Amino acid sequence: MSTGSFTVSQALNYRGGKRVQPADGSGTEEAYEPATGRVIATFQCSGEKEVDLAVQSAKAAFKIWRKKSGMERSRILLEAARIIRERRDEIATVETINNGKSIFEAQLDIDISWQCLEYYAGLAGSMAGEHVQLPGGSFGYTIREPLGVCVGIGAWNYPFQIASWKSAPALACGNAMIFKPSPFTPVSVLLLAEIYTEAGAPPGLFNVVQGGAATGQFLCQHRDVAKVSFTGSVPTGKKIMELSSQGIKPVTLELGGKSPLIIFSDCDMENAVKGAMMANFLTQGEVCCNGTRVFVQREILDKFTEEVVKQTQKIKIGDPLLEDTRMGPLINRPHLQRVLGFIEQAKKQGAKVLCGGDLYVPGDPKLKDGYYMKPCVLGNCKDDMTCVKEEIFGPVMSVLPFDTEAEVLERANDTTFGLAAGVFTRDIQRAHRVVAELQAGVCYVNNYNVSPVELPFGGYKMSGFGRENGRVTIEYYSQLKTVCVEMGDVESVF
Ligand SMILES: NC(=O)c1ccc[n+]([C@@H]2O[C@H](COP(=O)([O-])OP(=O)(O)OC[C@H]3O[C@@H](n4cnc5c(N)ncnc54)[C@H](O)[C@@H]3O)[C@@H](O)[C@H]2O)c1
Ligand SMILES: NCCCC=O
Repeated sequence: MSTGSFTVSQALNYRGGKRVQPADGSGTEEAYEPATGRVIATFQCSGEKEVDLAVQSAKAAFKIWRKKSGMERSRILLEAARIIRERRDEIATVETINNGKSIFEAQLDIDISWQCLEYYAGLAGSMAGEHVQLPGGSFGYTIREPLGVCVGIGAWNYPFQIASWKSAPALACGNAMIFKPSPFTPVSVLLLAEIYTEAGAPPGLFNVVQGGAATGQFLCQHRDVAKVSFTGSVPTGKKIMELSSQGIKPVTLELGGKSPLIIFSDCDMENAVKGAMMANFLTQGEVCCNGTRVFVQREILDKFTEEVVKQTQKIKIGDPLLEDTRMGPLINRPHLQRVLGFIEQAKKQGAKVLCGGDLYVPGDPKLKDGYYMKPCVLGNCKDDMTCVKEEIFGPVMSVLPFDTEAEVLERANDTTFGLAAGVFTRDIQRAHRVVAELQAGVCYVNNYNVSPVELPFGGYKMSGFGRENGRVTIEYYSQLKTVCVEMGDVESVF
């Protein structure tokens, strides 16, 4: 498939094991191919009735699924993982067309997705409670039980991967799920839904409803929804938490960030530069955990900056479906304008554009209406500049000099966010000392933005709470039942 040729004619909701048109709607939305600016899909946002039908469908599947043993669930998840792996290139192509990220990256995202399903398939068979001996031969035990119908609400930067990170642990624990993708990226999650069905999941176990805020609200407010797992911005996260609190529903919030990356003068310079590139320019910089505040120890500031600028200028921008492209278009025109606006503001506040930061027009005429920009490195940055304080969610790196460890830690933590952080140093003691002080849910030592599914991912402070991936996520998709068994007579106090 080539850029400029893909359109979606099939229904984009998924309910009861098949694609369906929504039963009601609250307006229509268009989804774009960011590489060309073409509309690739028009769809109705699901209304209250459609949301309710999806919940009923999930409830019916939950009744079957919760009775299955962990090993039975595991087999279905493993089969789904196998199919994703087999269809990796096709899924990655759809992801690239709808999101704009390079095909090279999209393929890695799909790999992380099937690995996530495999990981939770591996845990499904060994989920268990504990047995506790009590006096007189009495005993207690705990049972780890599913929550019921869980809702996943996703952002647009990792559409297939976010749906996998939420659904794999949810289904492994015995829940059913309704997923609402971002209206900007409604397409690829349907492939996941079809794959779960093909792998043997009961119809209704994984459903998709399309829409924006209104549809999301219907989901959060539905009385039969037991949990909401949300990935998106802080302002929306607050609303989700508020809505969910009305029904005392547990929430997982995976929110934004403005993460620090600290580069000490004793680092391996080549790796530190690569790390800074990884921390800023994956998916056009539209990554929640990006290390966009790059603190560089003053002794190596010039050398580091020179090298990072050189490498940034070499990034191949263009048609994201070409194998050698490393940066595609941003998600849409308003977002592109917003990112460019941050750069204009940074200049006004005294930052210096060391490279990029302006529109990019690829030579290929079919890409002329796409949303491309040149990745940007900003020098002369100060901690109080907007570009250093706010999440830009675009390819913009701010470089900030520092002198001492104590000083940089103070500055790195001086933010309301706390998603990720990184440190580059050859001094192992310092690495661990710094990590111990960083207020962030995910810390990288001598690397950045790798996502092994075995490791928990999630934020501190306003970047959210709850975790995705890793063993601990089982806790967020299950509840513990305590059973107390009396082996003697009742000793009544009355
Ligand atoms: N921490 C993480 O794991 C992670 C991962 C990816 C993205 N993000 C964050 O996501 C943001 C970018 O994504 P976005 O622009 O799609 O975020 P967003 O908050 O605008 O939207 C996220 C999702 O919430 C839905 N939504 C919007 N208003 C809602 C409401 N009132 N009730 C229910 N649902 C509602 C949207 O339709 C979308 O599906 C960035 O801040 C980024 O850092 C975080
Ligand atoms: N690779 C996972 C990144 C999630 C945040 O946007």
